[in-house]
Amino acid sequence: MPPGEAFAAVARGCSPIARTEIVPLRTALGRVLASDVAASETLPAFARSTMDGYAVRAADTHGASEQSPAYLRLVDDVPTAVVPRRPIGPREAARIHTGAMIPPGADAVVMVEDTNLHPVPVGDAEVEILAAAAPGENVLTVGEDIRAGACAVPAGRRLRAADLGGFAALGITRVQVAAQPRVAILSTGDEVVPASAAPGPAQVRDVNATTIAAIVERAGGVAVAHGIAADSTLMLERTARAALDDADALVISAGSSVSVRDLTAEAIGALGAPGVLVHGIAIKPGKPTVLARCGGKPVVGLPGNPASALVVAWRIVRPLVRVLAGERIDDDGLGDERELAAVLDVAVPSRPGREDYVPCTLARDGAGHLRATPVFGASNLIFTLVRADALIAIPFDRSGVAAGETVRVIVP
Ligand SMILES: Nc1nc2c(c(=O)[nH]1)N[C@H]1C(S)=C(S)[C@@H](COP(=O)(O)OP(=O)(O)OC[C@H]3O[C@@H](n4cnc5c(N)ncnc54)[C@H](O)[C@@H]3O)O[C@H]1N2
Ligand code: MOO
Repeated sequence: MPPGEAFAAVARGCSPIARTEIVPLRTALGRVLASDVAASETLPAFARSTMDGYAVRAADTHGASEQSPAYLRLVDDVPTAVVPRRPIGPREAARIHTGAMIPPGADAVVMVEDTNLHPVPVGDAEVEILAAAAPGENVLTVGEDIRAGACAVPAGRRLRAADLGGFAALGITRVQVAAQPRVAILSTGDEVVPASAAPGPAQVRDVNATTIAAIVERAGGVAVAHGIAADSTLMLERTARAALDDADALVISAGSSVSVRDLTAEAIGALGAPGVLVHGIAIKPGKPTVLARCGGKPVVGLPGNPASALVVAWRIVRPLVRVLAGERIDDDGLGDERELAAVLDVAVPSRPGREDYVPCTLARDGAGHLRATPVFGASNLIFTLVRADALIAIPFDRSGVAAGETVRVIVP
């Protein structure tokens, strides 16, 4: 099954978690907004100048040019943070500063570069206008940014700097966001020992618990470590059940392939209905992946090979965390801000009917184009990915990519 379909099959039946919390803007970056937030005010609240210059009645500048300037009487100076003292009458102008309130009567601002100021011997100075202004020119009108009652930021938005700025502009300093999905992480395998331990002969340190937790946390979830379960269906099932009870999703690594000691699918199947939905997805690396829904919660069995586990965690677990947080994402789980386009240096083979992710390094060439150079290495080796900057994504229907082609690269 293509990874996009496999993801959709699991994601479809998973409801976003209902828990929410109210957080200050300072910690809201990257959180998912729980419900639509309406603008509490109209912005700008007052008409203001976008330029340093002179506030005028546009009609008084009609036809003005360097050859035939218009002459207006300077009657006021409007700094920022001050309400203008007097309106602007016909053939009058007020000096105004960027961000200052437009005086009543004025409907345009002529920028200072298009004017000359002439002090006159008696009375007010005279402003020489060298360019005609259209009504509204260099003026921000009331409500041009947002109107009170309009949706300021929609539910399901992963909050970015701009969204937080919008809240600040409205004086909204606390927002209601989805609680961070809790994702339990469980490693399996008699040969796997904690990263802090010294492996015995024929043993390896647990790499996957760390990489999966990092993917979960980058996606906005909380990784809940459950250690390493031994290779026994009973033990695995018991540990997995306890882990899932205490979380919104469960990710198990290893034991997902076809050997007699690959117990993950069986253990997952016992955790609740409907159980295993997909066993094996058309992705390289990472084919022996198990996807399940148990009692409404997603459960993923990742391949044990560290590079494979990391790639599938990025491809499947990351968008699942986003769905659980209520973020609106594409049905196939793709569509990520950390995707780039790069020109491939050398041809990369691939089998059609499989989504391939090939580690690569990235560099800019003399013309400033991003170039991807594949790093070939086995998927059981974590340093294959440590040495890479990104993964070249070869789409499902392609049989390889030629040198010089533009490819999509992802940064997991
Ligand atoms: N006859 C076949 N054998 C295998 C196939 C196949 O289709 N037919 N698929 C291969 C592929 S591809 C992969 S990927 C692996 C997936 O196997 P499992 O998910 O069952 O994982 P294990 O066999 O338990 O482990 C694989 C490898 O990874 C090491 N490992 C496991 N957990 C961790 C961990 N937490 N941290 C670091 N390394 C870990 C484990 O020691 C093994 O070396 O199956 C192939 N075989
Ligand atoms: O699918 Mo395995 O994950 O290719 O190494």
